[in-house]
Amino acid sequence: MLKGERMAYFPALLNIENKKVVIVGGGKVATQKVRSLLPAKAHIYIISPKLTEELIAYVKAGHVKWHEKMFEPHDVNEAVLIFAATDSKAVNEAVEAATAPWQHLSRVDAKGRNDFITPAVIRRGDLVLAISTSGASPGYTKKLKKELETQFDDSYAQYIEFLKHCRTQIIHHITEPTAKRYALKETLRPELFDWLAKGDIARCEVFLQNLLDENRGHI
Ligand SMILES: C[C@@]1(CC(=O)O)C2=NC(=C\c3[nH]c(c(CCC(=O)O)c3CC(=O)O)Cc3[nH]c(c(CC(=O)O)c3CCC(=O)O)/C=C3\N/C(=C\2)[C@@H](CCC(=O)O)[C@]3(C)CC(=O)O)/[C@H]1CCC(=O)O
Ligand SMILES: NC(=O)c1ccc[n+]([C@@H]2O[C@H](COP(=O)([O-])OP(=O)(O)OC[C@H]3O[C@@H](n4cnc5c(N)ncnc54)[C@H](O)[C@@H]3O)[C@@H](O)[C@H]2O)c1
Repeated sequence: MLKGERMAYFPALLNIENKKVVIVGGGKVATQKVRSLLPAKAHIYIISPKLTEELIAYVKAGHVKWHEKMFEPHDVNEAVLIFAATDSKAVNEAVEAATAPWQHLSRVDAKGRNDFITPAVIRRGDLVLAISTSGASPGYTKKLKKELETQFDDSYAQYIEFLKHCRTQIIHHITEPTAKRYALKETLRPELFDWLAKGDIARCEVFLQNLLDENRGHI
């Protein structure tokens, strides 16, 4: 990429369950990467002579595998994602040289080849907010995450769970496309969020049942 040219990264949510992910380095930044990788249930391998206390705890709990050694090119074999997360430019370059074209590499020093970067992530059940400045200002990314964390509190997990329940019911009971689209849109009325936040699940269920009954003619 030319200097000053903007990289337009493609945002995606990856299913990496049971796939091999290699992190070279076991410091502060590697720890941050592992923290965001853990919910995705990948097979995580860390290559590093040293680990942070938090990473040692993950190894002991069986969440990640640790190869206590310096990086060697074969360490990245078969990995779908590779993080070059050491404090040495030379080692990060060696990781890049060992990476095949089909593998996805992230260099945390933002030098050389960067197939992907890590956004800041907020999870509230099935709701995932990923924040990035495309590498322009990681500090602002973190600041914005803090702001959004207060706006999107834990009540959103239950809300999204209820919307999922509504959608499943509507898709199951209403087949006519226009009626189905109308019913799905109705579930997004702000009252439902407020009722759930107050713990009035019964009222939400009545709303959903009425919606399904209203559209019985279209089944
Ligand atoms: C979001 C987050 C996720 C995570 O780390 O997993 C993340 N950086 C975070 C924080 C953070 N990082 C840095 C600071 C200090 C302030 C500053 O330098 O501005 C702070 C703030 C702090 O820690 O307070 C320093 C820094 N970061 C990078 C470089 C290299 C360079 O740009 O040259 C340097 C300079 C190192 C040096 O000085 O040597 C590079 C990257 N950091 C990215 C992600 C990617 C782009 C993200 C985006 O699109 O915005 C990218 C490109 C590559 C990547 O790592 O994927 C995480 C917040 C996590 C959370 O809160 O959840
Ligand atoms: N992406 C980000 O958010 C971000 C933030 C700050 C810094 N950085 C960049 O990330 C780099 C790492 O930062 P850090 O705070 O994690 O550093 P750190 O010093 O805490 O960790 C470096 C790790 O690399 C390991 N290491 C060194 N040589 C190795 C080798 N040959 N093989 C395997 N492991 C080896 C060390 O054992 C250590 O665990 C920084 O130098 C900077 O370029 C990125």
